[in-house]
Amino acid sequence: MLRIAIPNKGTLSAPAAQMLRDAGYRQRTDPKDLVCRDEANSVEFFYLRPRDIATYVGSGDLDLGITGRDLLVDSGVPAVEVLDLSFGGATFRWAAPAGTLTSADQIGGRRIATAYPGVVERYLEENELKADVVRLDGAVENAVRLGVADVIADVVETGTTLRQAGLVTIGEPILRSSAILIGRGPAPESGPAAQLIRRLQGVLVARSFVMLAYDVRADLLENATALTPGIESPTVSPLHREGWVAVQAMVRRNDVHRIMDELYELGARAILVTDISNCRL
Ligand SMILES: Nc1ncnc2c1ncn2[C@@H]1O[C@H](COP(=O)(O)OP(=O)(O)OP(=O)(O)O)[C@@H](O)[C@H]1O
Ligand SMILES: O=P(O)(O)OC[C@H]1O[C@H](OP(=O)(O)OP(=O)(O)O)[C@H](O)[C@@H]1O
Ligand SMILES: [Mg+2]
Repeated sequence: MLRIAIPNKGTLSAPAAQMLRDAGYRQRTDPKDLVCRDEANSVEFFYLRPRDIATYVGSGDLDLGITGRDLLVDSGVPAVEVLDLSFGGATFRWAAPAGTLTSADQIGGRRIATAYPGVVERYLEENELKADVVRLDGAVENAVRLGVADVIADVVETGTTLRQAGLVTIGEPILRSSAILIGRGPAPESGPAAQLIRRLQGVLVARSFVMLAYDVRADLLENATALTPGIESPTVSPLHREGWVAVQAMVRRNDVHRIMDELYELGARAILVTDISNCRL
């Protein structure tokens, strides 16, 4: 049985379970359950603190896990990123009270509050800086006004928490994080782990592409398919109406409105968009 670690709580927990459900795996129904066996797919899911997941995967006690890139880096465990799951996106950044620090080189010699000391220490080492790292569990934005630190390093998603604490970001993000699938080594080519990865890739494609279908005059086909080249190549079928063809191609969800406008301008008609619920490319 394949053994997989999933966040039991926090920002990544619900979207990770949803992604696995979308990929056809059974998930716990009670949020207090710590284990869920999916006999049909020979997979057992273990619900763990996201911060602990790299430890279990790095030691080889679990085969794969879903966690955040920032948490993997922070752990210092030699597990590797197998697949970017494209949810739970956030940046990890320096922040300080407005008007105090203007660039990240000024971090040296300061007191830095963070719940991610591993990420901060790696940055300090790589940039040959020395500073005092104050390790906190959360609500790090309070550390400066309460006097325990001069600067913080924390997860920033919308920036609301920083603004409310009177802090501004300093310099470029230390890292860009998202939910990732981790393993002990590179992805296997076959077996249940390879199948899980392929299924998750299918969900990712289904989320980022839609199927576009339209009718167009045959003499405009080259121009139209230049807008919708598809993945391999678009499907072109004859229409009963002489001189017209029907085209079908996958397009990126983010581009679909622009492409539909351009196709319409070109003379395409009956332009239809359909969601893809899953796929194997
Ligand atoms: N708005 C956010 N707040 C916190 N973490 C976020 C956010 N958006 C994405 N993440 C990611 O979620 C992971 C942290 O999850 P974790 O469960 O440890 O903290 P949490 O969601 O803040 O929950 P809690 O604070 O209750 O422990 C990190 O990988 C982080 O980058
Ligand atoms: O940029 P934002 O959208 O405001 O989100 C980022 C904030 O959210 C998280 O805090 P959380 O509420 O999880 O509390 P915690 O600090 O106790 O973990 C994170 O640690 C930041 O403080
Ligand atoms: Mg938190």
